[in-house]
Amino acid sequence: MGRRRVVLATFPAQGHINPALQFAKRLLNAGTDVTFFTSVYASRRMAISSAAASPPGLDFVSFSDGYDDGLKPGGDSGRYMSEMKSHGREALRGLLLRTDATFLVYSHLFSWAAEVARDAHLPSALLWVEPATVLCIYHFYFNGHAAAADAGSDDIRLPHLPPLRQRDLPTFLLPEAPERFKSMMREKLETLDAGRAENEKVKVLVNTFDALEPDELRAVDRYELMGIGPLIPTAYLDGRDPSDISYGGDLFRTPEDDCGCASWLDAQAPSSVVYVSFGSVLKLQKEQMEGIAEALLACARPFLWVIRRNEDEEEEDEEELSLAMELGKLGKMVRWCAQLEILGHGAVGCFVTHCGWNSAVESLSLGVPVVAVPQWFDQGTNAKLMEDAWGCGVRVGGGGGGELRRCIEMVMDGGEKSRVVRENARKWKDLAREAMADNGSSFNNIHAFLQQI
Ligand SMILES: O=c1ccn([C@@H]2O[C@H](COP(=O)(O)OP(=O)(O)O[C@H]3O[C@H](CO)[C@@H](O)[C@H](O)[C@H]3O)[C@@H](O)[C@H]2O)c(=O)[nH]1
Repeated sequence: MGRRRVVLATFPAQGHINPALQFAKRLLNAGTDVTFFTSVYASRRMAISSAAASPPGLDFVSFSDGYDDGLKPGGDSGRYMSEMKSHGREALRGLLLRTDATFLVYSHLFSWAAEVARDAHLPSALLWVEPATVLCIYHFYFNGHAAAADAGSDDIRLPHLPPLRQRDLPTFLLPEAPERFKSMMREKLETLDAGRAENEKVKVLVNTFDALEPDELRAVDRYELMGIGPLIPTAYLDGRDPSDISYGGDLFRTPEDDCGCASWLDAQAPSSVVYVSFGSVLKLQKEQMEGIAEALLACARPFLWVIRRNEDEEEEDEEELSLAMELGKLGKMVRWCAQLEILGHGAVGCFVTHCGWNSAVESLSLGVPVVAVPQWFDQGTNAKLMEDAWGCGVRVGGGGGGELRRCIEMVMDGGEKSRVVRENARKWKDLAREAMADNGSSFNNIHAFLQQI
């Protein structure tokens, strides 16, 4: 029998590419070939950041979605998604015809890929790159439980989930969200459900682990949710492969881009640095930036702040911050960094984060407590989980720089709350490692998945 080949169709955003690449490595290690399928834009960017040749068994196939230089800020995202779908479908159809693929795994904004696989009689599974809880919320919302959320209630009861407030919901489900976002998610869930054979559950691979979301992973009867995370490089887990220190597909970093973060951190005291980053997508408003600057200065602790900017944008941001000089004396501001290396450095004491799911998973896996400043998408739900369910952080309740400062101090000041969140962060770090270790829950789930395919 020939080797298995999994096609991994991945939406071209950092938050999807990172876990997909890590999953690809797991498949390769288990003797499965992988074809990584994404847009030309993402492939080119990934090739810039990673000079290393692909490991044997892994190849990359890209398709032009009409946005080979990426979607520009302020661009029409609706059109972008529909172009992606029409070009992507054709390209994937062609790929499946000419390869020996035996299975398709797709990330959730590529749900059209499941239809292409179905037409080609190829089995498929969704790789869900957000917590199981978020998938459960969408499922129950679209299956008879929308009333409380739609009414703007702050006491939303969904099966198997803790009571939720509006701010804990994915923003696509908020009453004020544009209808097209809701429709998009509804359509994605319908596509997923349409793949279900009679008496069979739909397989969903989730970047989480059993101990983290034990009830949520079993909450939806029609889905078989398999916790296969944390999908982060193994050097940060069991350390068995010390060379596996990055995902290998950075969209925003070039090899020349050594921001000097590691040596700067080396010079700081243990657990003293406040690391601030809002992921790969968000661009904060000027007012929010000023609030962060004010909080960091008031805390008077060393900080490392990632202020994202696309290459074609004007120099602005921190140059424009009214307190730029004072900030420069206290901390370091960079455009992009190797986040895992930062979170794994002993000098980092807390992570001020938007709670994108990868950032959340990385902080849990590396035992770094968080100050959660969610903005949109799934981030409010993730922040709720981090604060209430896992106790490894505090959530900023609005209120600008003063409130942010208060929350950073709560995590950093060594007081009672600070001790508790640190202890919980350490506990989740251990459990994350256990999940991925030999015979851990995620290790076993990945192997069970491979048996099934
Ligand atoms: O300077 C940086 C900043 C980020 N990262 C990495 O970039 C990824 C960012 O992912 P994530 O934390 O999930 O944030 P976003 O890029 O904002 O992710 C989008 O996609 C995620 C998955 O769907 C959602 O959970 C988020 O809400 C959504 O904003 C992480 O792996 C980080 O390690 C770096 O390596 N260097």
